[in-house]
Amino acid sequence: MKLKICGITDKSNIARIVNFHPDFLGFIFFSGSQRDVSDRLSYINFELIPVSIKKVAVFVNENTHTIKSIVQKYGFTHIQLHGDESPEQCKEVQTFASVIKVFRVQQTIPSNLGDYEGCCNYFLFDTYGKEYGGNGVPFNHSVISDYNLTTPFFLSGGIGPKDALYLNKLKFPKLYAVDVNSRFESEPGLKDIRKLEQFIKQLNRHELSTQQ
Ligand SMILES: O=C(O)c1ccccc1NCC(=O)[C@H](O)[C@H](O)COP(=O)(O)O
Repeated sequence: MKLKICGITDKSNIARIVNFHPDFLGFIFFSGSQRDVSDRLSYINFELIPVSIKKVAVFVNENTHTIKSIVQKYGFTHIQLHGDESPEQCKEVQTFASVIKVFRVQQTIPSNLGDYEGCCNYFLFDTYGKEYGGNGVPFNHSVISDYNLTTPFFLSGGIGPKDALYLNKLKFPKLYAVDVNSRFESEPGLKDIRKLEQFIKQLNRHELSTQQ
């Protein structure tokens, strides 16, 4: 299972996180988030991040022109669309980056997922909450048993340092990666290295994932 660490904001924190070789690192471009990096970009040294770690830019209801200019300027390979973006916008964005489309789960997985097949590289299931993301609250994963589409997905929402053994046992055929954020923080945007270390030691990251 692959690993995405999301909501990174701090240069020296990044330098330590890359030592764990996560598969994806997520940076938030949304003014409504405590983890927004839009005003800190000159301070973040993206060159510290090896090319083997995919850089994900996370947006909420942003226009495609702005997304494209950020991708090109900072070399993001993946775009996470965390708002109410349409399949049409996913298709536009897919012309210049891989697309991770987020669905915020309430009681069930959304009924319109099929509309997004073919225009997204991945889905990401997060918990519906007060904020668009980073709420730190899990949803009931049993609702994913109903998932019968072909797009691989990231599992997110309130995943914490003690969850690795539980995650290792999940048997969802299209589960591609797990995404962690606020439950590994000492403050918003600052990851606690010890918590990450504990989790990563236990997470089975070498099992074959459904898609490269
Ligand atoms: O983290 C944020 O502040 C955020 C704000 C707005 C949109 C997305 C955001 N985070 C994106 C993520 O992928 C998070 O990792 C995901 O929501 C899970 O967060 P958490 O429940 O804290 O693990």
